Amino acid sequence: MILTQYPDFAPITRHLRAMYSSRLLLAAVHHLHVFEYLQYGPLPVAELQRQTGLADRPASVLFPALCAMELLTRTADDKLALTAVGQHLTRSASPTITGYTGLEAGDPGVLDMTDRLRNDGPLHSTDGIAYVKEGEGPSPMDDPTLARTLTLALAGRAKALSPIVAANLPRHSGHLLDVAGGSGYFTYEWLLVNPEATATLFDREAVLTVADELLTAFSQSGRPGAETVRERVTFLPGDMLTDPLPETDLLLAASLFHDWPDDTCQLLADRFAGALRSGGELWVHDAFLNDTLDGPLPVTDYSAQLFWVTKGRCYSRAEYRKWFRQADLTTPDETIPTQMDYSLIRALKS
Ligand SMILES: C[S@@+](CC[C@H](N)C(=O)[O-])C[C@H]1O[C@@H](n2cnc3c(N)ncnc32)[C@H](O)[C@@H]1O
Repeated sequence: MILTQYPDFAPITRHLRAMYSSRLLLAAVHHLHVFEYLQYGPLPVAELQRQTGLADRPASVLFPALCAMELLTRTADDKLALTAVGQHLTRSASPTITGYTGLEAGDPGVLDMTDRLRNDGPLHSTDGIAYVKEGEGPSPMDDPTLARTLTLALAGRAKALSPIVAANLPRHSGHLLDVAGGSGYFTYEWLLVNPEATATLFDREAVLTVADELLTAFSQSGRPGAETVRERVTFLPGDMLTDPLPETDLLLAASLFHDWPDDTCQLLADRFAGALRSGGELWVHDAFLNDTLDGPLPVTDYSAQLFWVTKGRCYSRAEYRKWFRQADLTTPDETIPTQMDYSLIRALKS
């Protein structure tokens, strides 16, 4: 398999996202009292949610993270329980470590995380949520300056990952629809290895302006075939939640579902299934939680980062398979790791 010229930047992304672990841990111990509620024995997730006052999304971010930290565990009958280490995060334990962790309990990031967990999102979001355009509300992705900043912020990641994704997507002479394609690198790299194929890059207009500039640089890179890519790309501005999507053989959803809540993910899966031709394939490039919702730690950290900045979180493959089955797609049990803790999964239209 063709690999990228770059090393795996996972050490960078893991340490970047690890900040959110600390915030989750201290919010859980000192503000939401998760460990105190569990000190008398295991509780079903729904009961722990009731006691802590957490809605589904924050609970699905916090509890898997505490499991990944090895402070909570899932029992055979699917309850949450303290581990031997976690027991020492209760005030009555001997020794208790809560005096020591308490030194950081007032950290502004911890207090903000506590508010966001309790509120299922930021207390105030008058400017909209990063990477998300929904309904008539404002979106940074429609503001030329913010859209440029956010798109360029993701462009380096896409530049590193896109050659690996392109090498693992099917070889095809048909059409690729890259929904919410951002910088466009995933499209451009795939077209480079599929010289007969065409593609549509679908995103907000202000994002596509930036993608167009990046395509100019890509086309002039001197890489063999790069000069043919522009004539094979269509830039299509729109709203993927409401606008018609063009028919396609392959559909790429890279770092897309994780920006949205569960019901919107089902809507997107249905819409993407509708855009696929018979025999078409939906490919998802994302970071996946364990189906047991107890890790892995780099993904629970990422899930917390996404919880902080978007309307979504990381999901397990089982959660994706549920949306895809509902959309009448078949879901091969296959995962292709790329880099930075991302992987590819796919769903097929018969
Ligand atoms: C996290 S970025 C992913 C970009 C790219 N796929 C990547 O992996 O680098 C999410 C993208 O979704 C786009 N987006 C958000 N809401 C959208 C909507 N309603 N319709 C179309 N695109 C949307 C944003 O503009 C942004 O470019």
